[in-house]
Amino acid sequence: MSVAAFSSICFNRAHCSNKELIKQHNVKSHIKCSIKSGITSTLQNNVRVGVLGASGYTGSEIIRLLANHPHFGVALMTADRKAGQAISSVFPHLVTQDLPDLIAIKDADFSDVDAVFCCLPHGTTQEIIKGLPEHLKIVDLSADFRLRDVSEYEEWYGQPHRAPDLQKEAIYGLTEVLREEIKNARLVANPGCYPTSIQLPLVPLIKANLIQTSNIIVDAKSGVSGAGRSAKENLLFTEVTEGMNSYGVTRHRHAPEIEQGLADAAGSKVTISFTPHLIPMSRGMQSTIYVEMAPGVRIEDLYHQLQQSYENEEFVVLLENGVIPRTHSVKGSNYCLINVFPDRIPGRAIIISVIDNLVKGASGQALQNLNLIMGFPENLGLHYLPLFP
Ligand SMILES: NC(=O)C1=CN([C@@H]2O[C@H](COP(=O)(O)OP(=O)(O)OC[C@H]3O[C@@H](n4cnc5c(N)ncnc54)[C@H](OP(=O)(O)O)[C@@H]3O)[C@@H](O)[C@H]2O)C=CC1
Ligand SMILES: CC(=O)N[C@@H](CCC(=O)OP(=O)(O)O)C(=O)O
Repeated sequence: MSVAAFSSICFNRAHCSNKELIKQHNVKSHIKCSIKSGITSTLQNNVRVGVLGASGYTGSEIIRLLANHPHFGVALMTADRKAGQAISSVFPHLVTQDLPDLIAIKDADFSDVDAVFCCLPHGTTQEIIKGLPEHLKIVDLSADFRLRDVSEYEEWYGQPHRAPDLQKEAIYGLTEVLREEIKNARLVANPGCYPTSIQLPLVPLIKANLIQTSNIIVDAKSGVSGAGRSAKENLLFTEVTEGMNSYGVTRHRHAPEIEQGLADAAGSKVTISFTPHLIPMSRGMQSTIYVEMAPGVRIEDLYHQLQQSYENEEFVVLLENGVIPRTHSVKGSNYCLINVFPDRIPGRAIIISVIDNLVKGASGQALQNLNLIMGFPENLGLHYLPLFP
């Protein structure tokens, strides 16, 4: 999307009620206005959604987004250690929502549920999804079904794949790239946050043969919510604040996921240098990507290609020439902002891509995907302006 279109869509969305959107798309639904009443009775909507792992960061983010969705209502929410609690005691920011209590997955009755967001740790997810009833549409936010090659999963995740048959039917959920396949999927493997921020700018450039695939270097940084809500020593305030650290150097498990997507775009194997960093902010992610342009290609060609590829996309925005994408400019929203700059070394370019790891990097993209699967416009429930600063 262009910058002008980005500003006008943000303005129009902010002034467009759910009712108007439904009129536009000619779909019936019961709606309560959460802004007027302060309470949303989500069960009156017509697609009944389960959130597995609702007591985690991505699960609660799904619930926040669904509060503005005209058709999806939360019918069921699960937790592990927090099963039995009210969601408002785990997440007081959700107190205004009329939601069911958290239950254990083993106690969940899915007979009246149409679709689930699976927001569970990788490694636990394959067994759980294997046990779900066949009628459910599933968007899995974990990494358990992202790698098509089961042996590659086993190598990078250090454990056997427990549902290789299901792996065959999983569709990778990078919405802007695989939209048509996602529409017909039963199980979508939602991409990781780093892979989303990296593939969105690189895939169109690789498909157009504008950059060399042998020399891609990615320096990426994530806010701490990327690591989930469970307590870990390296995530203590004292460990994270006033400093930053690289991790997973040369062996982060997102490398094969990114390489799988880039290889699909290139039609041949791609290997990248990828180093993630943990930085002291709660949400947000920046990927700074160093590439070598193909012979004869100029920086304007990269810019033009990205402009063309994303001019009709609502959530991927190429900034004006020279404007630097900032994580502040996407916080709380489903946008990915990108730009491309000439390096001082001739023939090289620097691409900067920012997302909110919990929205476009997880729950927002998951909602885009479930909208597609259920036949709705993919932007429903996603009209949040970035929370600046
Ligand atoms: N955070 C991010 O930015 C992103 C995360 N992801 C992926 O999404 C998934 C969820 O991440 P996130 O929300 O951050 O994680 P959290 O740690 O914040 O939440 C995990 C959730 O899963 C539940 N849970 C944990 N273990 C089990 C189990 N054995 N059986 C059933 N439920 C269990 C937890 O319940 P309880 O609270 O009761 O223990 C909690 O509800 C992960 O696979 C993650 O890698 C993907 C993209 C980005
Ligand atoms: C800061 C931090 O720890 N981030 C996580 C990535 C979050 C994510 O996308 O994880 P999944 O692939 O499991 O979905 C990590 O590096 O493992």
